[in-house]
Amino acid sequence: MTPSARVQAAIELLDAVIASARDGGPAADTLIARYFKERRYAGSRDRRAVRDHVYDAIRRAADRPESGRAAMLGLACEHPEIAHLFDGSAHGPAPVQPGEAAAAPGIIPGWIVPLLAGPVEQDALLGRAPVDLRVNRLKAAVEQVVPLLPDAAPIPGVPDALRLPEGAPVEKSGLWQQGLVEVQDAGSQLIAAVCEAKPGQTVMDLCAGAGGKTLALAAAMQGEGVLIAADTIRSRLGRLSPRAERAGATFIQTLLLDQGHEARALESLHGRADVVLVDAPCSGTGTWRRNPEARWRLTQARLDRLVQEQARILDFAAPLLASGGALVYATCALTDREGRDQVESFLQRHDGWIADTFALPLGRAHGPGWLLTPGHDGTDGFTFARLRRRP
Ligand SMILES: C[S@@+](CC[C@H](N)C(=O)[O-])C[C@H]1O[C@@H](n2cnc3c(N)ncnc32)[C@H](O)[C@@H]1O
Repeated sequence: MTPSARVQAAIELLDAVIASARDGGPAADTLIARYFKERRYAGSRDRRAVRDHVYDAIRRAADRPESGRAAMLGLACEHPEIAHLFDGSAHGPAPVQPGEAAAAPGIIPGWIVPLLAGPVEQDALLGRAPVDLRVNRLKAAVEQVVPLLPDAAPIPGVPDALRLPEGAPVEKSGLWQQGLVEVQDAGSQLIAAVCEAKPGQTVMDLCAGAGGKTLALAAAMQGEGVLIAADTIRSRLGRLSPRAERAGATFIQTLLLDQGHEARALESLHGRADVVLVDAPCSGTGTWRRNPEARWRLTQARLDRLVQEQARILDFAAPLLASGGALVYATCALTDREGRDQVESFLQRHDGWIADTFALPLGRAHGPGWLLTPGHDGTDGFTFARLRRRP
């Protein structure tokens, strides 16, 4: 592909990303993979260059641009070498017309800025994310894995975590294929650690998705006890089984919940859990550095719906706890509505519940819970709290 054809390909992909963000379709990574599956003529250098254009244009625009061309023209405003490629050549983009619209630069959509938790360092939200690994204690000890990964550095305070540079191809390594390591942000690892799950306990991961944190809980439980991974989306839970097999965590039970009817399905488990993790659906504000186009998906109405859903999930989670058990609420969001305020309103609705105080190696106290941010902690952004009934 010529350099101009790469820019045109990025424009087409950005059109697809913009439409997908507007209509709730697949993520940019999925769209890019599909695009190149149908265009086998593109070599690996072409694919990398197009992908870089797409992500540079996404990162640069806080708000959803009107078109892929406007997004790329915005990038061209700061990169004359890209502007020159709007040359009308075969397979390349048409020359720029006088007064043509270019996407405005920005990091955070204006309406979200006042909603972010005060301490969040906004400039770091779109930084480059490293690749964090969790050594799977069901299969290996950190000391065994470290000599096999010369580029990996330990992450102080997160005992099973190792950090590799951005883009390290972990999933091609034998260590990953044999289940000795999992890719997991250090912040997610800390949340699983805060659950303090122990062998022999009954632990429920209520919003398990494909089981990232479930697998960390399984390792903490050393494969002993009852670990239930629940979610409302069958395909997500389906992705957990091969991962659990690879990790040697075959004791995990899955539970598919019916959206809106969860409380009834969970009734038989009331009062049984030592730990319930609610890793709630959220705005994903803390993971923008990995999914920068998530900024183009979020709307005020969607945020309102998420806040309501988080409260509803917390309310049907609370009765599951046995006496002395811990309800851990977490989101990868950095808005106070989804974090601090959500926990405070839970404590107001549920008489006799308290939030534990923490002394953790990463992060800061924020309201009744804890805050991790890319700028302060080098992790994805999270808010979490550990709640219990007062003894
Ligand atoms: C942040 S994701 C979970 C990520 C996962 N815990 C991990 O570490 O990989 C939130 C999950 O909540 C699920 N969810 C949404 N509404 C739910 C509900 N009412 N009950 C249970 N799970 C729900 C979503 O399908 C999604 O998989």
